[in-house]
Amino acid sequence: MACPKIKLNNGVEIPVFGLGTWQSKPHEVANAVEYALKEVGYRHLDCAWAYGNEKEVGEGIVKSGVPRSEIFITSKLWCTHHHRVEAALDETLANLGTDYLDLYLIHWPIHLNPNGNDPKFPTRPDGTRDVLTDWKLKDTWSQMEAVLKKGKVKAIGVSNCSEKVLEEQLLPFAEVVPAVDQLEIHLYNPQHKLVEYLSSKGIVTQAYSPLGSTSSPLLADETAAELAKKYELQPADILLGYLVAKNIVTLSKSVTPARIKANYVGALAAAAKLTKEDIAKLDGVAASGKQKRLISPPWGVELGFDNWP
Ligand SMILES: NC(=O)C1=CN([C@@H]2O[C@H](COP(=O)(O)OP(=O)(O)OC[C@H]3O[C@@H](n4cnc5c(N)ncnc54)[C@H](OP(=O)(O)O)[C@@H]3O)[C@@H](O)[C@H]2O)C=CC1
Ligand SMILES: O=C[C@H](O)[C@@H](O)[C@@H](O)[C@H](O)C(=O)O
Repeated sequence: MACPKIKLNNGVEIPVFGLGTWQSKPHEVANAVEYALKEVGYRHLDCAWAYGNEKEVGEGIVKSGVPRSEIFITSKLWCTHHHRVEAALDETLANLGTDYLDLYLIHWPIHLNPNGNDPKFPTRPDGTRDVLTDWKLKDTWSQMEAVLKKGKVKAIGVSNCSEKVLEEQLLPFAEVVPAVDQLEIHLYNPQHKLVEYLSSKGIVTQAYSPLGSTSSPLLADETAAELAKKYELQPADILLGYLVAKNIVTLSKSVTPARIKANYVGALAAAAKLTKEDIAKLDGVAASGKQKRLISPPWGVELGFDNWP
């Protein structure tokens, strides 16, 4: 089954459902990617330098036999690389075995010390993250615009950016409006106001951790179970299809072949079946006392999100 696509603000089309690769172990991810592309029909992979498995994602792409031109590949600039976007991108391209990305994102609007005590998560002597507090996000963004102009990526965007960060640190200085903002969005953290704001700016919302991330806790939700029963689907299908039906680009991770297939087929089936009333019901679940953010790393800086612990 072909996956529906959404048009980004520069005309590039992105498949609405993609395979996540965070915490996919290198020895598992090549098979997962091969299976997803070759046996199921996925055409969208969400990657990042920080995941430490881009080389193996690239191997999976090659093994699948699916032409590069048919696959939408996203990667992300890690926090210790904000001062050298093109070099970091080149490393990612070499790892993935491709000469362009479809989408490149700033992973977090935070610059960590590139000369600190760790290449990925440098910390200060007191254990807090070694954030370069005087770095300007606009200086990262202008480098993102430069690699876009060079043709090394087809679209650029951000991740984990609140309205406050976009309004104060990026949009006033941007020549190119970000194509997407990739955020923690799911049944228990729907961020309705932020999604509406992004839509008003022509920025597509991408949802990460749609099942609740590690050990998929949202699968136990009662409303998802009830709707799954009604439509003879699985709770995972409802959690994923709910987002797809709202035209939110949904990124779901699995390294288990049966789940990789079930999630793709189920998400698209549920998106087609859920009614306006079902969506309204799902939209209200978090506000009924279940609001919960599951990904909130201890940056030690104010990111401007509601419900950040
Ligand atoms: N920009 C950012 O900061 C972030 C981006 N992301 C992106 O979003 C992607 C998805 O989010 P992620 O946090 O991985 O979490 P998900 O919500 O996709 O959940 C992944 C977990 O659910 C399990 N799972 C998947 N399908 C099923 C199923 N049908 N039944 C039961 N369990 C299932 C997986 O196990 P198993 O693999 O063992 O099958 C894994 O443990 C990431 O992989 C990454 O690409 C994620 C977090 C932050
Ligand atoms: O994409 C995945 C996430 O952003 C992840 O890379 C971070 O949440 C990281 O674990 C952290 O502690 O900062």
